[in-house]
Amino acid sequence: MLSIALVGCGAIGTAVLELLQADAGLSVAAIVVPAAGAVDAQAVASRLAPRAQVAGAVPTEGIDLVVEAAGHAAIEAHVLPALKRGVPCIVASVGALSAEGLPEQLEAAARDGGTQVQLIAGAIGAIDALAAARVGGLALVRYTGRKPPHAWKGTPAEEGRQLDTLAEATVIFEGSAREAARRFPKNANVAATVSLAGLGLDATTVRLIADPAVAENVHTVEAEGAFGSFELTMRNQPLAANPKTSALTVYSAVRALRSRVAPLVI
Ligand SMILES: NC(=O)C1=CN([C@@H]2O[C@H](COP(=O)(O)OP(=O)(O)OC[C@H]3O[C@@H](n4cnc5c(N)ncnc54)[C@H](OP(=O)(O)O)[C@@H]3O)[C@@H](O)[C@H]2O)C=CC1
Ligand SMILES: O=C([O-])CC(=O)C(=O)O
Repeated sequence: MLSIALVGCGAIGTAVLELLQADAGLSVAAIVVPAAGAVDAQAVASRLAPRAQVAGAVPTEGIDLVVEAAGHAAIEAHVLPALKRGVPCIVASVGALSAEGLPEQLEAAARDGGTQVQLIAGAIGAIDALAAARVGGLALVRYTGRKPPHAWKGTPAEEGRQLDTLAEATVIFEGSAREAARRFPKNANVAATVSLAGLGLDATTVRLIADPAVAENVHTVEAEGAFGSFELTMRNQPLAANPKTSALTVYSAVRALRSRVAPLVI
C-alpha cells in the first residue's frame, strides 16, 4: 500500500480523490493546502478520504509519494523539499518549469534525495511519441491551445478585450512555450509539457486562442523531424469545477499513481 500526500484540493485534487476511493494499493494519507483552504479541504477529506490529515505541508514521516495538483508555487513550496527527503513526486503544474533554474533545482533535489520527479502528460497526448522523436532529432514543434472565452478569465487575455462578448476566435498569445507558461500559469501547462518533451521551452512556438465557437479545451500539436511528422488534436471536456482544466488531467494523474503499484504498466 502506497501512502500518498496530495498537494492541492481543487478541481483536480477533488476528482483524483473521488477516483482513488476504490484503489486498494493507494491510500491518501495527507491533503496539503494553504491555511485559508483548510476548512474546505477538510470537508472534501471527510467525504472522500476520511483517513487523510489536512496539513499545510507534506508530513515528514509516513509518505511514500507526493502528487501535486495545486499550481506553480507548490513546486518550490512542497515538491522540492519532498524530493530532497527522498520522496518521489508526480507533478501536474509542469508550466512551473518555465521559471529560470527550476528544472535544474528539481533535478538536483531528486538526485540529492536519490529519487525521481515525474511530469505527467496531463491534458495532452502523444508525449511518448514526441519524446521518442526527439531522440532522432526534431525540426519543428508547434502547439495551439483553444478554449472557450470564459476559460481565459483572470488571465492577460482580458487585457483590452471583453471575453464575455467575443464574437470570433481571437489569438490572445503568440510566442514561446516559456512565455506562454509564465503568462498563463493555469492555462498553458500543456505548452510547457509539449516543449519539455520536444524542442525545449524557447524553441517551441505556441498560439493560444479564445474561441466562442468551442465548448471543449482543444489542444493541437504539430511536430516534424527525422521520425516523420504528426498532427494531434485533442478535444477535451473541461471539468465543471474549473473550466480552465480538462478532465483528462485528472485521469493522467490517476494513471500515474496507479502505475506506481500496478504489476504491468503501459
Ligand atoms: N499538466 C496539465 O495538463 C494541467 C495542469 N494543471 C495544473 O494543475 C493546477 C491545479 O488545477 P485545478 O485543480 O484545476 O485548480 P484549482 O484552482 O481548482 O485548485 C487548486 C488547489 O490548489 C490549492 N493550492 C494553491 N496554491 C497552493 C500551494 N502553494 N500549496 C498547496 N495547495 C495550493 C488551492 O487551494 P486554495 O483554493 O485554498 O487556494 C486549491 O485547493 C493548475 O494551477 C495547473 O498548474 C491544470 C490543468 C492542466
Ligand atoms: O487542462 C487543460 O486543458 C490545459 C490547461 O489548463 C493547461 O495546459 O494548463
